Amino acid sequence: MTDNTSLWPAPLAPGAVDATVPVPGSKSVTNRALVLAALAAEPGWVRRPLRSRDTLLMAGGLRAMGVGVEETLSANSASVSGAPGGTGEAWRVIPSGLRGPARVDVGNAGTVMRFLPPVAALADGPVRFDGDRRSHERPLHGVIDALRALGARIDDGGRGALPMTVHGGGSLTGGRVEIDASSSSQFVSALLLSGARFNQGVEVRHTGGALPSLPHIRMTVEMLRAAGAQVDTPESGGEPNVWRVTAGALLGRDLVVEPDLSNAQPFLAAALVTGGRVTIPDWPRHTTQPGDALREIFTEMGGVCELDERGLTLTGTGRVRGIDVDLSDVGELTPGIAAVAALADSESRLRGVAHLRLHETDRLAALTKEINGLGGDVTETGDGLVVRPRPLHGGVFHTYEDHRLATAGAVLGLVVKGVEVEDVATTAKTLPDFPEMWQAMLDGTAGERM
Ligand SMILES: O=C(O)C1=C[C@@H](OP(=O)(O)O)[C@@H](O)[C@H](O)C1
Ligand SMILES: C=C(OP(=O)(O)O)C(=O)O
Repeated sequence: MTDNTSLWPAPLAPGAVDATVPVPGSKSVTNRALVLAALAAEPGWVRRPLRSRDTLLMAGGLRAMGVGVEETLSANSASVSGAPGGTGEAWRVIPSGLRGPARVDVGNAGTVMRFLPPVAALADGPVRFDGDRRSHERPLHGVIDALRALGARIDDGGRGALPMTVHGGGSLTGGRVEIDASSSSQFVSALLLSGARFNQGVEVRHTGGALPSLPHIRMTVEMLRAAGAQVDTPESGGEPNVWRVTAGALLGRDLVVEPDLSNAQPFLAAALVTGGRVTIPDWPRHTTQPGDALREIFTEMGGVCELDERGLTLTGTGRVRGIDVDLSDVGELTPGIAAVAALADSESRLRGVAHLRLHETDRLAALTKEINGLGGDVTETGDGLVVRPRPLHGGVFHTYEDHRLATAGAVLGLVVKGVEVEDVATTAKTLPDFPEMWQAMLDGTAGERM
């Protein structure tokens, strides 16, 4: 049993931080790479993967269905500047006939609970899915209803949620399907990722309210194309809200995972709120990761960003400004932006993120309660937050098993004395070494961990 009531005294920054912080690989890229490699017609490599709870659960789920995922140290990836938890590592993925019976623990990983049921529909037996208590509450109906419409048999006890059993029949008819993905872009990504392996491929049409996290759907499309799939998208001249993947074999790839730019956020925020300087090495020039939007967002909030051969450097100017911004494309950045906004010199309005109520926790309620618990003035709106900066004081920052709540609490603790972050270990979902990396940043030794 993990102790999730333990308190971590968030270190106060002794002054302006000045550090180079290598961050481990992207969760979203690693988990897509694993799924695509497992469905490929030949073995592949995932180099410099993120090794965290969410990615180990993905690897475990695939292994349970018969896929080989071997962890090795590889000469190639060792030459890429490394990061804690990832230096020189590579995963060799060896596809096989997918089999059931199997059991998949999804933890509280959206990517695992949404991306693996379509894979399970291709297995030759029943695959049982279950996870943390919160996983039972997170929306899954888009995947369940779509898979049924495409020919799968699923026993979910009528709940439209976990736990459930996908009775894989060895293949899936596939074809056209309509879904409402307004509660999670991962529904669309899930169907596209496995779509090339359905007999008729797949055509996914989103109907319903605004679709969040579009960059994550672009990430899915780019990675599918890089694996040899033919994908038609709204951007490539297709209809709005319609994606099509043609049936066909996927190539085994040799892929190096980019640093996780959303996990770079708290470190960049540290430079912003302390008037310091932080460099994140290996920041990609081209990326579909939503974290790339931080260059613009944190510039508007008062930082200066420079992308060059060293990576991305954010320099704080000593001034932190409020922001009025639609975060629907980059929802996972909201907790970190809310923390910075609470320390700004003017009000912020964060919009377009109603779906965050169904993330790891209800992030809008949690951020409101916890920032206000430190003396802040945050109010929830229908689709976001209004953050009015107030002088903050110390106290316990509860995290609700949400990694991004924990890192948001750490950012506040840099400049507010006496902040104690509950269950900082919950950061292991995507960044297992967070407390050590944070301390190394403050000690100015982060770059030495490479
Ligand atoms: O596809 C992905 O890798 C993700 C998509 C987004 O999910 P939602 O569209 O559910 O917000 C994002 O918030 C999540 O952290 C990762
Ligand atoms: C929403 C997130 O994760 P998940 O992949 O579990 O949806 C997140 O990492 O912010």
